[in-house]
This record gives sequence, C-alpha cells and structure tokens, in this order.
Amino acid sequence: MIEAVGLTKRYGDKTAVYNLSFQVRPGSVTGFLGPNGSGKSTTMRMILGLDNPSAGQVTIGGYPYRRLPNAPRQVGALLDAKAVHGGRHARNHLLCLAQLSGIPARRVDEVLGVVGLQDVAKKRSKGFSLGMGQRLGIAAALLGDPQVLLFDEPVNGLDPEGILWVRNLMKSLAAEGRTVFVSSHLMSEMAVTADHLIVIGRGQLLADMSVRDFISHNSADFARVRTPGTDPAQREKLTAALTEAGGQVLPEQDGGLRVTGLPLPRISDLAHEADVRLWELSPHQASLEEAYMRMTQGAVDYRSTTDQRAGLQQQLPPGAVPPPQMPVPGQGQPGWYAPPSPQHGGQPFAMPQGQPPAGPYGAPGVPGAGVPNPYAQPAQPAPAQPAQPAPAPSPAASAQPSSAAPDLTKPEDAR
Ligand SMILES: Nc1ncnc2c1ncn2[C@@H]1O[C@H](COP(=O)(O)OP(=O)(O)OP(=O)(O)O)[C@@H](O)[C@H]1O
Repeated sequence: MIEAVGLTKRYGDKTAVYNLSFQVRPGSVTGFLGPNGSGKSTTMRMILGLDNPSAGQVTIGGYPYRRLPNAPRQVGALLDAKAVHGGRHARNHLLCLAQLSGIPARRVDEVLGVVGLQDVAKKRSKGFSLGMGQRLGIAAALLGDPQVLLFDEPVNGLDPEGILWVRNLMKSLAAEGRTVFVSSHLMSEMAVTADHLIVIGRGQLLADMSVRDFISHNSADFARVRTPGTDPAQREKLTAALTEAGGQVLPEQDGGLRVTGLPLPRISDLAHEADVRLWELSPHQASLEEAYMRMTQGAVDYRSTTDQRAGLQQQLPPGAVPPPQMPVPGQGQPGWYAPPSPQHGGQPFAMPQGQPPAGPYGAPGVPGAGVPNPYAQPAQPAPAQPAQPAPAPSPAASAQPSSAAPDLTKPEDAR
C-alpha cells in the first residue's frame, strides 16, 4: 500500500503539492487524475524518493521508498519513457537495470516479450517511436516483478492495440493483488481501467473515491429532448411544462433540451399533455469525463483562448457558409456546461470528507460556468518553510520491475 500523509512540495514560491493525504490500496487499479500542472508527477516523484517532500510524508508498505529493502524488487515505475540511454539497445538497457537489482538476465527476455519488443530488442532505443519507448518503460517497470507499480501516463503514444494491452495489463496486475497507481488524462480509458480514483487540482485533493461514486456524485444522468426545430414556441411550451413539474431544463446548442429530475415516461406524458410533439426523447448516462470536467473546472491552470489569427483570416468567398462553432467541453465556451450535479442547490462537488483543507490556492471560478467554486478561498500565504533540495534522481526510479498479465495479444510472461 502507498500512503501519503500531509504531503506538500514547494519549489521556491511555487506550491506544487499541498497537504495531500491518501492511500493507494492493493488489489485494485487506482487512477490518479488532475489537470496539467496539478502535481501528479511531483507526487509520484516523492513516492519514489526522487523528490523530498517539503512537509508530510509518503510511504510504501510503511517505509519511505529510500528505506525500502531492495526497493527495485518491490516497486516498479514508469515516470518518463524518454529517460533511457538512447545509444543502448533495448535489451542492454533492461539488462543494466536488472544487474543493478540482482535480477536474472532471463527476466529481461521475459519482459521484452510481455511488452511486444522482442523483435527490436537489439535496436537502439533512440530510434524508437513514442509508443515503443513507452513499451520499453513498461518493461522496465515490470522487471523486478514488484508488488507496487506506478505508471505516469502509460498509454501516451500507444496505438489502440497498445492501449488495450495496457488496460488489460493494469487490471491483471491488480487482480493478482498488486498495488497499481496510474495517472492519465484519458478519461475514457480511466473509466474502463480504474476501480478507484484520486483526483487532485492545484496540488490539493479533490476526490478520493470509487469511479462509480465519483461519477454519481459529480454528474447526473439526463434526458435529451428535441421538439420540431421549425417551431420555437413548442420548445418554450415544453420547457415551461417540464420546469413546472419539477424538472431542470437546460438548452443545448443544437436546439435540444437537457432535462434532469424527471423520468423519461413523465417527460413524454408532460409533452403529450402540453400538446408538444417530440422528435427525440433519449436517456443519457453521465460519463467519467463529464464528472471530471465538472469537478476540475475551477482548478484548471492552462486554458486555451480562441485563435484571433491576428486578423489574417481570409474572407470567405461569396456564398460560402462558415463552419459551425463547436463547443469544447471545459473551455467555457458559450453553450457548454458540465452536467448538473445530483445535489441541486447544495455542494456541487463531492468531497471525500467535509471541506477541502485551507490551502495557498484560491481557484478562480470559470467565467460563465455558473457553478460556485468551493475552492475559491481567499489566498493564504503558505507558512514560511524552506524547501528542501531535491536529491539527484536515482536510476532505480525511472523504470523498474514486474509481472505479466495473461493477455491475448502478447506472449505470456513465463516468470
Ligand atoms: N523541479 C521543479 N521546479 C519548479 N517547479 C516545478 C518543478 N517540477 C514541477 N514544478 C511545478 O509544479 C507544478 C506541478 O507539476 P507536475 O509536473 O507535478 O504536474 P502534473 O500534474 O504532472 O502535470 P501534467 O499533467 O501536465 O504532466 C507545475 O506548476 C510545475 O511547473
């Protein structure tokens, strides 16, 4: 088990991680989510002893990484797939890591097979594609057959077959009773891979709960309703009837309505009673992506703006129709909104317990989001505390050991 207690990391004035406490338990895949720059990699580096916490602590099986007996055999990690000596053959790279940890050479060939790199084992890794590099990093993490595995963005650059393989690998490692902690920005993938989620924003804990609870606490299923587009009066009439019956109705960009708080048959009956024809009445399930967007929209640091193209845009030829403006979830464009929370009028975000700890961050609300941001607190100066110097990275942590997963697409790990 990985356990963080009050984990904090400051780089000069920058607080990358603040007062983070969580546990990553064996036997399940725990997803580690958060917007860019929210502190995921910093947290993983502290878990692996590559960075010293400014405050708090993190342990693996009760020990800080650096005090773990034979750490490379107990913990495997993929942090940065590019952190390899490009001039070395893939096999030699793994062989060096194996020798440092007393792992037999035959294990190198096993993991090369597990990740599907056996045919390029004698090729220099500097010629590897992004996906091949990721596979090599995963091989290194599996090398010592460890009980605890950390993967930072493991599917980065992988093709669909590779993504499926990683998904199955994570799940089977967890099914063997191992602790699997994996960060990713791919919500669709996390939804089908992770059992549990730890979500952070601006270095602070936003959620620590099962995927199922996370979705149900942070978004609601809804119905989509569409009336004939030729008659806006029908839409207004239906909106009034649904609202009067206690539903929440939000207009969508294509003229449809998003309705929560009323079951589908009731919506149908109300439309019938109001003498409004329906062209669509469909159920929609909230996705992890929607729930995540809703939860983190106040904690996003890097937001894109519309490209004004410095006025260089070409005039459209006469008669040409401009392309429609598509909404991009989470970017605050007009017309997009996160799905409504099940707790109408209450705390819009689910928290593991109580309110978030007071921290140095005052997350601004998203313009136009229309949702109060519970993390918008007055900025408090962080207590003066000198940041400890980060130690030199240990070679053990850029990639380590492990096991295989029965998988239909890869040779079986014969460990
Ligand atoms: N060595 C460092 N020195 C100074 N600031 C740092 C250092 N490492 C990380 N940071 C800062 O700490 C914050 C958290 O960075 P981190 O890489 O942990 O985020 P992340 O959640 O992994 O981001 P991403 O999803 O983009 O990979 C960022 O603002 C980053 O600029």
